[in-house]
Amino acid sequence: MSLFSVPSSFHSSPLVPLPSSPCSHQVLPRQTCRLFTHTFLYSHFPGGRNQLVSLAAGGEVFLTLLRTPVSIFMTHTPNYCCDRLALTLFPALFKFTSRWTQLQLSYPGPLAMADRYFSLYPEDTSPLWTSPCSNKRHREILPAWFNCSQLPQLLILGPQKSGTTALHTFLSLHPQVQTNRQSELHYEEVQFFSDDTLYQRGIQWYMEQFPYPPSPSVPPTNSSLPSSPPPPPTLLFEKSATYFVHPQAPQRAKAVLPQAQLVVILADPSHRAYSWYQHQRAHSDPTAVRFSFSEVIRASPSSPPHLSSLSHHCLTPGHYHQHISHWLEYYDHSQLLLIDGDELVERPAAVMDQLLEFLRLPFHPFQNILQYDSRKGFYCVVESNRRKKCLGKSKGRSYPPMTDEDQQWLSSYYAPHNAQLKELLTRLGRTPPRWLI
Ligand SMILES: Nc1ncnc2c1ncn2[C@@H]1O[C@H](COP(=O)(O)OS(=O)(=O)O)[C@@H](OP(=O)(O)O)[C@H]1O
Repeated sequence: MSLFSVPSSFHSSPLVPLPSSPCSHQVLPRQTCRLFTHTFLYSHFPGGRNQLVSLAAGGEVFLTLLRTPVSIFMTHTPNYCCDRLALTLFPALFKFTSRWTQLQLSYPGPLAMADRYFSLYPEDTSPLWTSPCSNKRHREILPAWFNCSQLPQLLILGPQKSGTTALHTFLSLHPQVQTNRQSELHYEEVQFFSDDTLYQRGIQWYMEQFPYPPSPSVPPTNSSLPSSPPPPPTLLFEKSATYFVHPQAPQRAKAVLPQAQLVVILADPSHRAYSWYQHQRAHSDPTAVRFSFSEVIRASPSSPPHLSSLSHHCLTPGHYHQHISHWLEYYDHSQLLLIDGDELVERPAAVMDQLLEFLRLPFHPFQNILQYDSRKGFYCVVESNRRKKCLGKSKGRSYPPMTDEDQQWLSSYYAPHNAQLKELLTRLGRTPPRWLI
């Protein structure tokens, strides 16, 4: 698609002066589909009226129309009273086009034009939401309900079965941190950037998943008391373990949350694959129930489709270097924290300290709050009544250990991927997780 983008000078002045008009300014066409509004006086237009008209009569506007399959010109309907630019420009353009080309101009109506557009560009049927929050001018004209502080500043990306629920639970204990509301569909996960149906619901829906207002409420001021310090700002976060591998999630996330901080947990990919298989069995996935782990990991593209698909979903999230590299096409690596999955299991308080430092959040005594529970075999949260609250039955499941043969098979399967991960981590100056050394 080639959207018509007006030359920069085009934004700087309307076409004709309107001294007697009630509007002292005119609004020029928007630049492409982004919100882009300029209000300037006609007298400032470089080159004057002749220059503007020449753009339509054989100039840049005419050439754009000629050379691009779809040109979209946009203008402000509410400002139409003053927008003589469009009213003068387009008749001039159409007149010139009919006189000097054999193009047949017609008006098929908006729906027919939309059908034609999407038949030419089917990939555009999926929108890419862009947050208006990073642009000062856009923020100034946002509707009152659109509160930029209701968007998360941190995403825990996954991958699945790497310990994301533990990290989510522990981080939620920090007084300056809040997470999203529970979802009916995916429990604690929002999955906005990885679920195509949810993504279609738009940014407003995404924001509604987070508490509003996100900061702790300010107590009413009593002038006879010394003023209390303002409440600390709250960091909003969400974890959706499906983000890590989803092909469009990095681009979608970047467009809405360009400043977000990201966390990825690197658990040993063989253990992660085994845990994922056990998870599928526990959820009665018919293929996982029917085929053993050995059969699943050794499936080939010529295996029955449901088996090779399960195998693919089991193994490929462990191609860590590939997924991390994809995220780094959109985000700077300083925005990404990599956590060692083994450390999270064995020394969760140290991992939480590391996370707080990355997020520049004040210290929280995780050392006292997280305690090992021998029955669960994992660290659990110590509640105010001194009882330990462990994660649910589906996290830290008991199942037979992986066989040595499967472990060896997976070690050689992941060896080239792990070597690439090591290279990537070295390039980024990161310490590799223990299982990779
Ligand atoms: N403290 C604590 N308690 C329980 N479980 C813990 C903990 N820390 C890490 N883990 C490991 O987390 C594994 C589940 O990973 P996820 O939470 O990412 O799974 S999910 O993708 O959200 O389903 C889970 O996998 P399984 O052992 O296979 O159940 C655990 O190995």
